[in-house]
Amino acid sequence: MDIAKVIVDVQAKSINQTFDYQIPERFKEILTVGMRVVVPFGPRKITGFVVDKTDQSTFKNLKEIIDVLDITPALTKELLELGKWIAEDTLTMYITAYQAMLPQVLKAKYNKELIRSSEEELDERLDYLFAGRDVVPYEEFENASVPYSVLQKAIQDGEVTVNYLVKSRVTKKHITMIRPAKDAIMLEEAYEEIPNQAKKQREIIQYFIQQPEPVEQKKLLEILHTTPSTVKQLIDKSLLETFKKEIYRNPYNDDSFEKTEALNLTDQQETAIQPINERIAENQHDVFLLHGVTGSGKTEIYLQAIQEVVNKGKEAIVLVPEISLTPQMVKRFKGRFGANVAVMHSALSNGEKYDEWRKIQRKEVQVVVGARSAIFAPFENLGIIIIDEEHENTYKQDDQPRYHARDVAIRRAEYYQCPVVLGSATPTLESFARAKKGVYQLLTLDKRTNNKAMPEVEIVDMRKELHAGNRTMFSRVLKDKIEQAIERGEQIVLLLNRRGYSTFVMCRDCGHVTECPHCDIALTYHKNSNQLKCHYCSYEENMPLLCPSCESDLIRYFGTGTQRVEEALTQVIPQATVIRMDVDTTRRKGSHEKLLKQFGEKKADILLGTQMIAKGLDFENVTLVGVLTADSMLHLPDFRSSEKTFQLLTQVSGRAGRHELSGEVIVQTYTPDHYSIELASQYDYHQFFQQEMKMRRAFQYPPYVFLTLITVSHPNHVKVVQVTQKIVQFLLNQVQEGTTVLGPTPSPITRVKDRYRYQCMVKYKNEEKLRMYIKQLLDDFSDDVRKNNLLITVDMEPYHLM
Ligand SMILES: Nc1ncnc2c1ncn2[C@@H]1O[C@H](COP(=O)(O)OP(=O)(O)OP(=O)(O)O)[C@@H](O)[C@H]1O
Ligand SMILES: [Zn+2]
Ligand SMILES: [Zn+2]
Repeated sequence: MDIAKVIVDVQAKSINQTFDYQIPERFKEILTVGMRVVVPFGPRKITGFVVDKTDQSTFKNLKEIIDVLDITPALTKELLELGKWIAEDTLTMYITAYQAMLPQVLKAKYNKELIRSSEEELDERLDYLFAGRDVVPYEEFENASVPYSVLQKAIQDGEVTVNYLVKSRVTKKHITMIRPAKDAIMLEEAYEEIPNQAKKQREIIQYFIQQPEPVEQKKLLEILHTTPSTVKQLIDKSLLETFKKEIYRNPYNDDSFEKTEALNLTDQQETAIQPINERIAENQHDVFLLHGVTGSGKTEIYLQAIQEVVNKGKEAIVLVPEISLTPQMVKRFKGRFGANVAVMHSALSNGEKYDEWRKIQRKEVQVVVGARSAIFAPFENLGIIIIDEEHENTYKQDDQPRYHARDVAIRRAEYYQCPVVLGSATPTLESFARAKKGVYQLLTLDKRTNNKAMPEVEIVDMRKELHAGNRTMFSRVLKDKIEQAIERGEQIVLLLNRRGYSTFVMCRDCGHVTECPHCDIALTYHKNSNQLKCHYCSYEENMPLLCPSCESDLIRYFGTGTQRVEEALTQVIPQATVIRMDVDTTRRKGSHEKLLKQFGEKKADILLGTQMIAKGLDFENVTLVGVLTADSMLHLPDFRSSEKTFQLLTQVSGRAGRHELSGEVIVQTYTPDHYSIELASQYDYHQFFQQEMKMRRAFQYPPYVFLTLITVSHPNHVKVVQVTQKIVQFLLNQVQEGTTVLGPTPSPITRVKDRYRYQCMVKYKNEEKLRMYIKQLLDDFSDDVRKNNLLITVDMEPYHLM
């Protein structure tokens, strides 16, 4: 096996081609599938993944692999297979899929160093290399003639670790530990021999006679008020020894979580968990849809099912939406499983993410809780995969590879023969329809664990408010209720459903709206900097003093940003204290947690925020939830807009009255008769499902059909239309009867960053060869793409139609 098949990091003509490379002698023993390598490619050196080894190649004069980047393979065999499947399923390059599966630190070529991590005797060649040092740059190893297999063995035996240097910041942290080099009796003897005036030395020895456990040097110095040189003297006398211990940057202090025990399940929970536990016991794959109203105890079911898995020595992945990775959620998992949990989300630094990933790779934890990409956790003995809030859009990756975490979860669970649990109070239509057909097993929790009724929802027609002369954004009833709640010392959550809304600038004289010069979209006003910004291309300009069109000075900003609401709120209810949570106030690391903590400590009456406050929050003292504009999402050009509105309203209503105090919800809207708003206010998921399915059938949308969206973009308008037209024509000639090919249609935002965008939409029930046709298209246009700045993106299951 002297030849490696490598997927390289380059836009090849065929998107999934491997290249053959000769394995040089020094790597022969150690190189395995799943490792990253550096290879020559034309004049360049690039990275790639070894996906196979072979004896023969159809090519002659193969070039040699230059370097091996991993000593332990970055991807397991299972993940290599999975990545291949994702690439083929989403029509992406293999390399893109593989890179998406790894932490950021491993995606680039970083400088490395070798760290001597034990005092054990090293292989003499390595010992020579270290030459008494604790750390050596990796290049020194590369330039020395030490065989790779020797290093690999030292790493496997824990004698040496490899450290990646990220921008001069060490990715792994090491501390110096001290421990006795002799047993207690020998130490006592030595103690007698140390002269009395060497008081500190005697104290240190005494310390280790009493407790022989290793201790961090820093701590030892603190406890005994002594110096490193004193410790060194004892090391020189071979009474103590020192070693390096790797510590993980643990963003969560595991000791600070109060240990929780499994609760006695309610009858409903018991019924729901039983089939899951059966599958766990029998090592059988199945997909469960856990449909449970808010506060019905879904999380407790996850925890107890995971406990079963952990007891069997297996591993669990829990996916939660990024924004519900709140301290509250983390606390529940850490509280039950302590240090056995890795947590992965975007707020961690690259180094921290890498540490969490390595805990998984080294099998030091059995549970990972994380956002979408945690689905790629390199476990090799999975026992369950849980996806909480399965309806959330964040499970679909917006960028290449455009995978859906649910599909990946099911694929992995099939491989490991373990159950998948999809949980939600408002499952997607797709999942619920599958459950009804028996493809998924439906589990239902329709009561809250404390048997409290769901909070009353009152719908307020904002048109009537206007007619009654109320021009503020708060209806009279909402204002009254807020004041009453504050008076009772209770708290309020106010949701500004902001998607689709923004604070745009308009001239009151001529109606001119300031747009981005590069994108077909109004600029958004940012009060702090008094600037206008484009959210698509980051273009910014100062807020004009005069209208650029008619020079009137009546140019003002409109719309309802959270800032505006906050200002208006303090005018209408001056006594209210408000915590505002939106992208602006939560940008800094940790600020999200901080704001929630403050609210939890009752430092404010009102928590005002965007979608990010709708889920996961569980505050005892919240008795009133207000939704300021329930319908702002309804009018987006998206067939899921009703479903999203229903989900959001249900989630946010679930935040009120979860504990002793009962709660109520006020929903303000301009379309009070819309079924998604009406049915959400009655918590009638089933009715909503029926109604929405009818619409989907009438207009031929998922789950009745599958969608594929092809978007073409180019700076030249005519070119985009032409290419899209060709694509539509080509597909029309291929597809079966019953399949619809729509387009060319301008994308909802037709120009972004000076590029025009058109799309072609395919609706189909059964079109086995569609991927093949599209691959053919991509191949046909590949020259145009490489040379002429043309961009074609394909989404096999689009969630964002913009
Ligand atoms: N068997 C039980 N006995 C007593 N309390 C329980 C039980 N199960 C869950 N609870 C409590 O009920 C509350 C709601 O449960 P949990 O948060 O798990 O529900 P959920 O369905 O995940 O809610 P949501 O979807 O709204 O986040 C929590 O405070 C939880 O501790
Ligand atoms: Zn004007
Ligand atoms: Zn722009």
